[in-house]
Amino acid sequence: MTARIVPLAEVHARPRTVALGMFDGVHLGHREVIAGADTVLTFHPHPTTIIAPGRTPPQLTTVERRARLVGDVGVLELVLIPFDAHVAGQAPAEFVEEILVERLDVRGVRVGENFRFGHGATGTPELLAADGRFDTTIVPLRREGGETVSSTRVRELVARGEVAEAHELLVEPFVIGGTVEHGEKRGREIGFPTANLHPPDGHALPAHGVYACRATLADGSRRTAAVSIGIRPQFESALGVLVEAYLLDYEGDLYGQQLELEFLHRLRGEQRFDSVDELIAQIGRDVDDTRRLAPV
Ligand SMILES: Cc1cc2nc3c(=O)[nH]c(=O)nc-3n(C[C@H](O)[C@H](O)[C@H](O)COP(=O)(O)O)c2cc1C
Ligand SMILES: Nc1ncnc2c1ncn2[C@@H]1O[C@H](COP(=O)(O)OP(=O)(O)O)[C@@H](O)[C@H]1O
Repeated sequence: MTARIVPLAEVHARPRTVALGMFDGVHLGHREVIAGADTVLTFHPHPTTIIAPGRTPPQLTTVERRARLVGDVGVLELVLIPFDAHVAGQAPAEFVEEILVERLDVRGVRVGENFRFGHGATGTPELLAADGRFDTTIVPLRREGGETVSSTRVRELVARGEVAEAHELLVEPFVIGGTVEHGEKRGREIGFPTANLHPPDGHALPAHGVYACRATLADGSRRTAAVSIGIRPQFESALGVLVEAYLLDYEGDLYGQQLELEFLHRLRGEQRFDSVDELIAQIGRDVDDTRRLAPV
């Protein structure tokens, strides 16, 4: 069940166990921090939008997806702290007093060992642990395949198109959701109509190429989908980078609908063929591969 998204200003104080962090992706390591907490407290928008504008890393998960993922592991509320000038300038002790103790009435706090907070990121897990008003659990960084699991590592996998490897660290597949927009109406002419998705601004995208995915439609139904991400070198297009999904065994109108894509396997890079017929033949093979790799 999805966790309730609550802005800090609307939260009610009650005895809580709170996990603190950004938790972008809700990966294996995050899940160890979150386990046993009833509340996740996170900063939104991302702190770098204030501290280092233009340097916000591409996001693996929207707030809505994070709420769903943390809800699935038992969290009831996802509390959002607007990371504004006030919070950015707050000393660690003030953050603890005002937000953790007064607003939230925390009894338990769970953080990863590299968590930092407060002005200049000077607040540490040890500082939390020294506070006798609540119990602090400091969770060691999870390692997998000899390396620390981190959002950065998952972003790198996604950026290289290694979505199956990202899936392993994320536990759930990497997902892009968005509204279906109008394209150039060429898809239906070549026999493969594609729903063109507009991903949220700042969201991570897999490397250009073709992927076997599972799609969830607005009504909750699921379809296998062959998805192309890129600039479509076969055709001159002014549309920039597109995320396009051909839904197998589907006919209907998706314009304006919300569509969610789970990326399961990378099939190939995007190509320019000698003829459109060759592109069509290749898309046919992509669709066969997709049916095998992403059954619903
Ligand atoms: C599975 C799949 C693979 C694709 N591979 C390529 C490709 O390698 N090169 C390319 O230029 N376009 C590729 N496309 C994009 C098509 O060219 C595009 O869907 C078509 O131009 C329709 O565009 P429209 O939705 O704007 O009408 C692929 C599309 C799909 C669904
Ligand atoms: N199997 C399908 N997969 C994807 N879209 C489909 C499918 N069947 C019908 N559609 C509809 O057709 C549209 C895509 O057709 P297309 O000719 O590629 O137009 P556009 O260029 O506007 O994307 C989708 O947005 C959707 O409304």
